[in-house]
Amino acid sequence: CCETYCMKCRVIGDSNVGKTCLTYRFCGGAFLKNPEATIGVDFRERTLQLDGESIKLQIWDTAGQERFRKSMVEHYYRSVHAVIFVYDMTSLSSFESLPEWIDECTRHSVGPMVPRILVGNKCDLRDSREVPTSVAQRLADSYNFPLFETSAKDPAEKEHVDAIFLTLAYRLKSHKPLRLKQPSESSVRYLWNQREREEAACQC
Ligand SMILES: Nc1nc2c(ncn2[C@@H]2O[C@H](COP(=O)(O)OP(=O)(O)OP(=O)(O)O)[C@@H](O)[C@H]2O)c(=O)[nH]1
Repeated sequence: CCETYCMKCRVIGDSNVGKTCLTYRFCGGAFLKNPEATIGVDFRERTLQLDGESIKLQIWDTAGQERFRKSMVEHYYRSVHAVIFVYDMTSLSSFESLPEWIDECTRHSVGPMVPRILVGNKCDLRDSREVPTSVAQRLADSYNFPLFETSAKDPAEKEHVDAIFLTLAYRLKSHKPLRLKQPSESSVRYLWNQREREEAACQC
């Protein structure tokens, strides 16, 4: 049958922006009213079928709190295939932190070929919005990242939440190094790092 690719996506952003809730939603869960703060890293996964190929997205939800961030930073970025930067659109400070998160990602050798997406969460709290779409779009454009605004809470937004991860999966899939012509030994192929992906590209 088709080959299964396993891709690691990191979800990054300030504490309380809704990283855990978004991840949980995408992986089939209901909205979490009182999730515990993530300690270090937590992961969930969901397998998508795209054009006859099986893509297992392993979503690594990383703690936003500073005290966990310092000790875990090396692990956060190791072998990452895609990054989702999340801010809370009702919190200007979470939006203003984004350049720092993005710089940190770059400092840890996450190369330009790794797809990134910007997500404004909590759009259900319309009256409390502090980050206008136009401002977020300007930042997204300056980095050349797609921007999504959504809500992990509003059930009507579930499709938008899915769309974030689907966009990443398509970007990863269409990424040349992932189009392996050689069948891999195992039915699940982990493409762990940039070097491995570059080597894989050479086989194409
Ligand atoms: N109204 C609303 N609340 C949300 C939404 N997403 C998350 N929340 C709430 O925001 C709070 C923080 O959510 P988490 O998902 O734990 O945030 P986090 O970014 O994972 O936080 P850390 O684990 O500390 O990094 C919780 O009380 C959630 O119920 C949303 O879309 N709308």
